Amino acid sequence: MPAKLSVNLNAVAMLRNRRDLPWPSVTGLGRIALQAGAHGLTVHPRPDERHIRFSDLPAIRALIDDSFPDREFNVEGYPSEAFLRLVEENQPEQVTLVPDDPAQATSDHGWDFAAAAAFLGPVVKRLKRKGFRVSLFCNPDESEAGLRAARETGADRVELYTGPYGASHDDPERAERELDKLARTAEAAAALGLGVNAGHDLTVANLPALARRIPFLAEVSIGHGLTADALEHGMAATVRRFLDACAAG
Ligand SMILES: CC(=O)[C@@H](O)[C@H](O)COP(=O)(O)O
Ligand SMILES: NCC(=O)COP(=O)(O)O
Repeated sequence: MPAKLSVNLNAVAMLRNRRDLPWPSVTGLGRIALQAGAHGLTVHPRPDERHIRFSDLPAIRALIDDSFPDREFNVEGYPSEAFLRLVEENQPEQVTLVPDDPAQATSDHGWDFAAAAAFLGPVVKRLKRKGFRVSLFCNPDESEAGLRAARETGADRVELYTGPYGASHDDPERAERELDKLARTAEAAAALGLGVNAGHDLTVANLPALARRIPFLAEVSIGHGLTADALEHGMAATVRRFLDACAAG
């Protein structure tokens, strides 16, 4: 079963925010992505609303509910009280918790699951009580003990941070080493009963090898590389190319 593709709309929102105008439309591009076969849409509403605005979420929720009820909404973010209320208001199918500082340029590391256990446990319990699937952002070389701590929070999945793998696009030997780390962590997570997602700097070029190494990968969420390709090939054709790359595994 190929990994499901969730299209991250952050970069579309970043382009939209350049002017006080409603285009490019976040929901418009999201609709095209879903029509082309994407399994879901992902957003990461950061506290400064640099790209996705909190006001974007209801329209994305309505798009999926009204026109694509078999698809999913995945909302990523640091579990501040404001973030938790935002997801409780918008009811995504999946919530992906990341340890990001508000000032971070982008997500560049997973949780220290042992150190964050006392914090994450009640948060995951609150989200699970509300019926959300919970995924935790995870370093590519996470330890067995760290993955056990992640499982002990009650989370359903981990999302493997694939940034270092994506950064090795011009160094095949480093890419192989990064793939080895990701595969080991994925296998250990699956052995503990955790589902495995992945994301960050994935592309049509690097996705097939990841899908082959981790054939049980549940979902990839992709935004930056996919949006870059969509500028050249159009969103519909790009989504189809990424779906083919997921299936290459
Ligand atoms: C969690 C992750 O790796 C990405 O989804 C993240 O949302 C990217 O954030 P920016 O789009 O703000 O770089
Ligand atoms: N969780 C990863 C994601 O949603 C998108 O990351 P990127 O493709 O924009 O790097």
